[in-house]
Amino acid sequence: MKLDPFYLIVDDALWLERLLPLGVKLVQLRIKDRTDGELRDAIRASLRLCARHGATLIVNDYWRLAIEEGCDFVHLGQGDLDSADLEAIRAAGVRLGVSTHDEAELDRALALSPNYIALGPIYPTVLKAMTVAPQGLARIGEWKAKLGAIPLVAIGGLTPERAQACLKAGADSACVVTDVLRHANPEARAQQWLAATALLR
Ligand SMILES: Cc1ncc(COP(=O)(O)OP(=O)(O)O)c(N)n1
Ligand SMILES: Cc1nc(C(=O)O)sc1CCOP(=O)(O)O
Ligand SMILES: [Mg+2]
Repeated sequence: MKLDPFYLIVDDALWLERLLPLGVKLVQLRIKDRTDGELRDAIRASLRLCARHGATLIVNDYWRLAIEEGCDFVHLGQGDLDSADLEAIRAAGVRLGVSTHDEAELDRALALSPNYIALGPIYPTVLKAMTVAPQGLARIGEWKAKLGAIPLVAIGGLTPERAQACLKAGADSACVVTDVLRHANPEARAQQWLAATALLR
């Protein structure tokens, strides 16, 4: 499976209305502070928009809702895996991306044969408090060597320039939140990301 080299995380389906028409093809819906009903609505709206624009939607954390709403890709972190029903996810034909931050987490992820493995944070991130130090670019090559055919996603503190460095170091896709969503002109910044990753698309 090939992942688009530009992987955008959004916290509201409204972002997808703005950014999918530009050509963004791989998005994660990562919402932390809504009711089940609001989450369901956001997933439904995101699914509609992704279908219209030929983009892949990955739902963060809420694997039950993702199955119920007919999504085909979820992202789970290590804590999420503790309570996830992986058999139900597989039985529903839902693809799985898994976060990793150290060797033990990587071993756990590899045992699940996921559809991608994320490594982070490559650089310091302002989005959330992390308990691990930034990995640095060199770690990407180490991870890639252990992943075999499983795609590697780099995440954490990325900009278009840093994304190019991550892709050159062996990542298959570069994932971002802040650099696009908090930019003064998110549309223009997303275009810069698309241009920076175009050669690998
Ligand atoms: C592509 C990607 N990589 C890592 C994460 C982080 O997942 P997790 O550790 O479960 O933390 P939260 O995002 O749920 O706060 C991710 N969402 N996406
Ligand atoms: C959500 C998330 N997970 C990470 C991990 O290392 O698992 S780093 C991260 C934040 C990524 O956001 P930004 O592009 O704003 O730094
Ligand atoms: Mg999570």
